[in-house]
Amino acid sequence: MSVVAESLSWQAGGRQILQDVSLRAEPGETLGLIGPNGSGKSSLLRLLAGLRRPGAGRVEIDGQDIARLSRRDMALRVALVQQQSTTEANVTARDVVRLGRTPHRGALAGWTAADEEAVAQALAGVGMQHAATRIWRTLSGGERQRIQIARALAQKPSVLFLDEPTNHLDIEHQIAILRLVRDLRLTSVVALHDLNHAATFCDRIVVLQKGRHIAAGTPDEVLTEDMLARVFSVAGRVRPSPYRPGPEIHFLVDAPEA
Ligand SMILES: Nc1ncnc2c1ncn2[C@@H]1O[C@H](COP(=O)(O)OP(=O)(O)OP(=O)(O)O)[C@@H](O)[C@H]1O
Repeated sequence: MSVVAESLSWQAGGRQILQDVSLRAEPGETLGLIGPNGSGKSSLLRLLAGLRRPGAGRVEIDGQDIARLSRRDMALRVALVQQQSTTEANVTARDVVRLGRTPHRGALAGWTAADEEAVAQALAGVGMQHAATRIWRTLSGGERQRIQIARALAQKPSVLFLDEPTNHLDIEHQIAILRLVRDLRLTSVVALHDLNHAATFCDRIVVLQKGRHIAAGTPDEVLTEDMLARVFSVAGRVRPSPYRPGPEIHFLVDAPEA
């Protein structure tokens, strides 16, 4: 399913948070969202996932305006993994993942073998099958993050929105989760801070700065030394990676400010 945002604007707290942002993710594509802190990445993901209504502009998923889709229709298409997840009391990790099946079940329908299979697959996908019976609130930050991702996978969405899915993860699991997202070939939009991860795992990248869309393209087109200086105020050297397609960034940490 494609995701198209047209001229989105959104205000909150008396401030313009997003201004005239457009983007397009093609079916099966992994689209990276990068930008400094406060540039509007999380806000944009919430608009794309239908959690907030834009003040202007619109979002289409698979050609349908999401303002016209019911909550259940959205939940059958779209999953959002946010940065902060609310703590559910004394439930197990598996119980949290099971919540992902809610949109697929009728009011009176029982738990089916297909539900069980989806939950088991999702737990295995994030490498957490061994922890299924652990109590959610006793899990580490990274373990909770992987369970939240499993909950989204159990939902079997066509479109996945992820807000910094790797921020609590060790390097093994950062790579595992991003590779999983890429290889699922769902349409996904992923906010990322690690620009080398964006270069490695994203088909295309959108750059936000102060709530505005300022660039979009392949990692080679977007991740330039000029962009690092202009948008992130850092000096870097960008070279073709000798190990994979796409660019590799080396940050010059002791250089005078770019
Ligand atoms: N509900 C809200 N009310 C007021 N201001 C908000 C609200 N939501 C977001 N903002 C502001 O909008 C700006 C963009 O926030 P957002 O979380 O979208 O940025 P971000 O790019 O995801 O940042 P980070 O990289 O730090 O996670 C910030 O200045 C934030 O304080």
